[in-house]
Amino acid sequence: MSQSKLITMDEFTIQETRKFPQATGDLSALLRDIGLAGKIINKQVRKAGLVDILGQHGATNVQGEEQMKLDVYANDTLINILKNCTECAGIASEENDDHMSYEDTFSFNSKYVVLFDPLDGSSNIDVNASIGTIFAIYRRVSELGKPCTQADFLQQGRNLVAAGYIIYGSSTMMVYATRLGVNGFTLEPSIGEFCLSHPNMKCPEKGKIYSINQGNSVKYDDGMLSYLSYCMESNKEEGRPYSQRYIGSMVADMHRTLIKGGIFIYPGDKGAPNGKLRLQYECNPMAFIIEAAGGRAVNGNGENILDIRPTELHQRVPVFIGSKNMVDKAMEFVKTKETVA
Ligand SMILES: O=P(O)(O)OC[C@H]1O[C@](O)(COP(=O)(O)O)[C@@H](O)[C@@H]1O
Ligand SMILES: [Mg+2]
Ligand SMILES: [Mg+2]
Repeated sequence: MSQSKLITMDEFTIQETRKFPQATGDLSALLRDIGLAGKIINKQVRKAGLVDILGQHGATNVQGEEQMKLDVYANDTLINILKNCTECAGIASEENDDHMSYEDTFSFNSKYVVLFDPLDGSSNIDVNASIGTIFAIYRRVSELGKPCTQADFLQQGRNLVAAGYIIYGSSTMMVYATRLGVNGFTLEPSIGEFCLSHPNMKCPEKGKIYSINQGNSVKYDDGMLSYLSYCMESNKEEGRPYSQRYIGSMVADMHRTLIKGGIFIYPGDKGAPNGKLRLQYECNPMAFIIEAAGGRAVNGNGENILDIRPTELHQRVPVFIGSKNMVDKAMEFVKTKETVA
C-alpha cells in the first residue's frame, strides 16, 4: 500500500456506487458505520491487557457459552452505532436471544438489516491471538415503516447484499464482499482510515493447508477420518501431505484460507451432528465472501451453505469451506462414506 495512492474505503465504495446510477448510497453508508464500530472495537482490543477488558464477563449467552468482556463490549458498540445510523432497520447478534428492531423514525424506513458475530474467536482474546467481527447484510423483507420481523433475519445466504469481517490481527483489516467481488482494506493507524490494500481478492482453486480441530477426531465419522488421512498422506505430485493450521478463530482461519487457499472444516460429529458454527452470522457471511472470491462452501451433505433455508436464528451447521478443488475433494470422502454407512 503506497502512501501516495491511498484509497480510503469510503472513496472506494462511492466509486463502486457510481457504477449503478439508481443506487442510493445507503449500503456504502452502512459499511462505513460497521467500519466505524470496527475502529472503536479495535481501539479496545489494542490495549486489552492494559484496561480491564480481558477475561469473562460473568454471564452466558443464548447458546450457553461464557461471554467474555470483549464479547459484550463489541456487541454493545455495534448495536449502538447501528441504532444511531439511518440505514439499518434492525440487528441480530450471536450475543442476543432475539433480533432487535430499531423503532425510531429513520430506522423504521431503512431497508437493510445486519446480523453479526460481534467478537469471533473468544477463546483467543486472553492469549493475544487474532480475533474478529463478522457481519451479514440483507435487504429486509418486512414492510418499510413497520418493525422488522423474524423473516428479515431468517433469509437464505443467497439473498445477502454484502458480507464481511474485520480482523484484529497483526494489522486490522476490513474485508467485505458484494456481488461485484471481494476487497480488503487495512486500517492506517496514523489517519484512522481503512485503506484499500487487497483489491479484488481471489481464493486460489487449490491450496496446501487443511484447518480443523483435529483434537475432536475421536468423535468424527469414518468419512471424515479418511479425508484427514488423505490430507496427511504423502503424494509429491499432488503436494501432500498438506500442512495443518488451526487458530480456533474462524475469522483468522478464514482470512488465511481466502488469501493462501486451503480448506477450513468444522464438521458435525457424533456428539454434535450440526457442528458448532452458526449459519446466520458465521457460515453464511464467510460462504458469501468465499464464493465471491471463486471458492466454495458446503455442509456435510455437499449442500451449498448459501442455499440452506434457516429455521432458527442461532442454528448451527457443519461447514467445509475454501479452495474449490479442495472442498470438492473432501466431499468425495465425506459423502461416499455416508452412503456406505
Ligand atoms: O474451539 P473449537 O471447538 O475448535 O472452536 C473454534 C471455533 O469456535 C469459534 O471460536 C466460535 O466463535 P465465537 O468465539 O464467536 O463463539 C470460531 O471462531 C472457531 O472457529
Ligand atoms: Mg464466532
Ligand atoms: Mg462471537
